[in-house]
Amino acid sequence: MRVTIEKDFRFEAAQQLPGFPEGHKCRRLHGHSFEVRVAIEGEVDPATGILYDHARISRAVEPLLTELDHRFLNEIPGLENPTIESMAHWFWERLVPLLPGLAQITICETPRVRCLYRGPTSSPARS
Ligand SMILES: Nc1nc2c(c(=O)[nH]1)N=C([C@H](O)[C@H](O)COP(=O)(O)OP(=O)(O)OP(=O)(O)O)CN2
Ligand SMILES: [Zn+2]
Repeated sequence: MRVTIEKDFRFEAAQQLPGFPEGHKCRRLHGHSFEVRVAIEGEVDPATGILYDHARISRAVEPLLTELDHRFLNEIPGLENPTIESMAHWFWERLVPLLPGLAQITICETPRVRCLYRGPTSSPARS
């Protein structure tokens, strides 16, 4: 049986978006409560009844959240222009070696806007 497991995480951080026009509100220093949703796709192991323990997702994601939480994102290598698009890519690059079956990263910066990213495929998920 093929399934998708999703797990959600949150962090708070400050940003400025240098790609926006001079005088635009997004160039000013401001912050968001970001939500990160990590999706894993794969086959359920009939012996265990799970794809793999979703605690593994937390173990992979939490060090990244520690790196970003209550930081100025523009100072983080790779996030000099911290749009939700570049943040989704940043998380994908770091998680794809750790999480077999990584299928999608979603970054929400407000309750009504999010970026969904599916990067180059990882190895298949195994429990
Ligand atoms: N494609 C993107 N567009 C925008 C991004 C982004 O990362 N990718 N980011 C921003 C800013 O971070 C901005 O701070 C977002 O907040 P805001 O514009 O207030 O968002 P709202 O959902 O409240 O939308 P409004 O239409 O401005 O009310 C902007 N754009
Ligand atoms: Zn913003």
